[in-house]
Amino acid sequence: MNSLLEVKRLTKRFRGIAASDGLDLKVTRGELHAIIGPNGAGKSTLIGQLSGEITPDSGSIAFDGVDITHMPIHKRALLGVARSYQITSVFEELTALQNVALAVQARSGHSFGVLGEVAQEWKLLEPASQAIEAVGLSESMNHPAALLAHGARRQLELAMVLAMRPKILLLDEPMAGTSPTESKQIVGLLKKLRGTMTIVLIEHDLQAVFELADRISVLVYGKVIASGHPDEIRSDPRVIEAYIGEEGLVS
Ligand SMILES: Nc1ncnc2c1ncn2[C@@H]1O[C@H](COP(=O)(O)OP(=O)(O)OP(=O)(O)O)[C@@H](O)[C@H]1O
Repeated sequence: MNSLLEVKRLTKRFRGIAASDGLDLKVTRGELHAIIGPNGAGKSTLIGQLSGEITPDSGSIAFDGVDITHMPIHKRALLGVARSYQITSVFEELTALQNVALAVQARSGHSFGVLGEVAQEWKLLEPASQAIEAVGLSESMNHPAALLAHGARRQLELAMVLAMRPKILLLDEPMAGTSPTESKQIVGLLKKLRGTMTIVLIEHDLQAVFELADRISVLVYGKVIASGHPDEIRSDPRVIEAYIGEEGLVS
């Protein structure tokens, strides 16, 4: 198998609690790989270590053959690792389109420069409007970011990471806090994106996970207890056991 991401024996403790406990994970190039697990299993801690926000105590992370275990966030970004809410720099007074144009510019490694002028440039606006369209935000593209509703803001954040053309997209609960209509839009978008880039998805909405994932890894107490095709995961006794008392697996 052609692994784009390979995590070996990753360990991270918080005051004695092992949030990652010798965790092994392989993500194949081009797949949508979902990570599920009960509350507190260590999903966000894993994503944090993949993106570079959290430093592991031990173990290793290789991305595209490069050891990134201790690489800072911005260097990982240049290699093509992007996390959805990494883009916290939404400029409220600029339109959705202008914000995405700035993300396009960031991809090229330049600083933001003079915001107003830069965001008008066609070579930035063209790919920006494509990303806006891909996430279904075209109708609001000329609205200032400050006026966007919560769900539209999540779409904007997604458009901003897409515009950076990552090799791997790390998504931490992209459906959280969105309305049923907005969730559907995000599922639709992820279906479109599936196969065009490698995606690691953490999501509590198991229905969406089982609908979207090529493979699923199940995390319990900081360890991957099962990895496989959704059908294998659904019928795995260790997974069913782990979910007893939770909302139950999707049939
Ligand atoms: N910064 C921190 N300081 C102390 N403990 C932490 C910290 N971050 C995570 N933990 C602990 O590590 C464990 C794993 O947390 P994490 O948030 O990674 O789990 P999760 O699977 O993402 O949970 P949820 O599904 O509830 O979001 C939990 O016991 C949590 O309390």
